[in-house]
Amino acid sequence: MSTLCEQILGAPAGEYVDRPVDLAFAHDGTGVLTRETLREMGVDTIPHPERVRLIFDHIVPANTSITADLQKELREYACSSGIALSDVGGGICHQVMSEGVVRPGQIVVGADSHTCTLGAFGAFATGVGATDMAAIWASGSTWFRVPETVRVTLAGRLDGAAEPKDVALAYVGKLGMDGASYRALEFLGDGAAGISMAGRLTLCNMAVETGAKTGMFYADDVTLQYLAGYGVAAERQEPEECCAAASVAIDLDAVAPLVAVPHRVDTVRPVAEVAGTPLDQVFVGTCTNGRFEDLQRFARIVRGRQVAVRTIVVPASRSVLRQAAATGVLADIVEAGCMIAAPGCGPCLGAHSGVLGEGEVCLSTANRNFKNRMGVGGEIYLSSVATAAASALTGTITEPEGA
Ligand SMILES: CC(C)[C@H](C(=O)O)[C@@H](O)C(=O)O
Ligand code: SF4
Repeated sequence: MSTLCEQILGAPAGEYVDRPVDLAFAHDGTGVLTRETLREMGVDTIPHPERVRLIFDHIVPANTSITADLQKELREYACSSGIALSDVGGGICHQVMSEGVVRPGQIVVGADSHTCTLGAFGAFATGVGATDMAAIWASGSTWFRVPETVRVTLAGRLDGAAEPKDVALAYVGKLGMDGASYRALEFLGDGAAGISMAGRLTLCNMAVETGAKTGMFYADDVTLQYLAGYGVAAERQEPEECCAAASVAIDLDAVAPLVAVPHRVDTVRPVAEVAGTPLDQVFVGTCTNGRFEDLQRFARIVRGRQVAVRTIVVPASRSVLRQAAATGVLADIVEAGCMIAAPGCGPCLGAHSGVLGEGEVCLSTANRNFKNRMGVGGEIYLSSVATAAASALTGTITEPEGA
């Protein structure tokens, strides 16, 4: 009787295992350090370049000549060592890996903390440091301590104005920022089947905000159908009766639109409580909520109207941008007065494309609102896409329709 991560890692919780990894990726930020460490280690050849990916997403296109030089060097390295590169404009690493690359049952490591996103496929996916990544690229494997599991049981259906993002904020609020440290969150229950792949990615994305190693869904018909769209065949996974270390129950029918208020992800309040807070910027995008489904939802709300505040929309990948362009979603967003930036992390990390000034307030669909993250002295509220759209139209934090 095992949890999903015990099944994938092949050992009970608490044990240390050494395992080959199926996929190991880094981005333009961490990749620089990984490359530097390999040089220091004297490693010239990567034994399994087909399992390795470099994805440029954090500062794209480059904002300074220093960044440009670092990206140039990393680009040359990818080319000479046979590593597949998703270059500037391809999209955020987690999104790119979710577009038909990751499969159920795999072991996936990324030199980025939100690699937990990819557990949505029933993979064991977790973030590692850039120097650990160098050792993984050099050896093809790594060690793990098999995590204990927290089962998050979802019941009922999301309706009204609440979205998977509100569910994510709800469980982060319940567990707290270190409530699941070194554990795996497993999302299951009757309510899980009703959540789309995009919603599952959003839910798993925020697992690390509770300290968890990963968030996971069991591969089911929703997963199989999504992967079939990329020509990938996969098998279902079934939850076993097991004794999880802890459990949390969420009734999806009862979830209301929520926001995380500055400067902690776990200080979660109903939108109604902070409604009216004046905004300087709205940001829609990131590995949490920059998928096509998100842009579509945003467009549906702002279509034919004008935003009342600076609003930046960043598609999570080129494929998302392409879909948005082909369906008229992009035109609706532009017509409503929003700005579009290149697929990637955008201003999430405060490096470019919408850095906040002192005292400026941003409502963002991202996953972190730490002090100074998007600019020194800036304040970040985190919300769903529907809340961001309703708020963009008024210029103040506003409950989405149907709340
Ligand atoms: C820059 C990178 C190492 C970082 C992470 O690992 O999470 C970033 O993506 C973030 O969201 O803060
Ligand atoms: S979108 Fe934001 S949270 Fe996601 S990987 Fe990029 S910087 Fe990190």
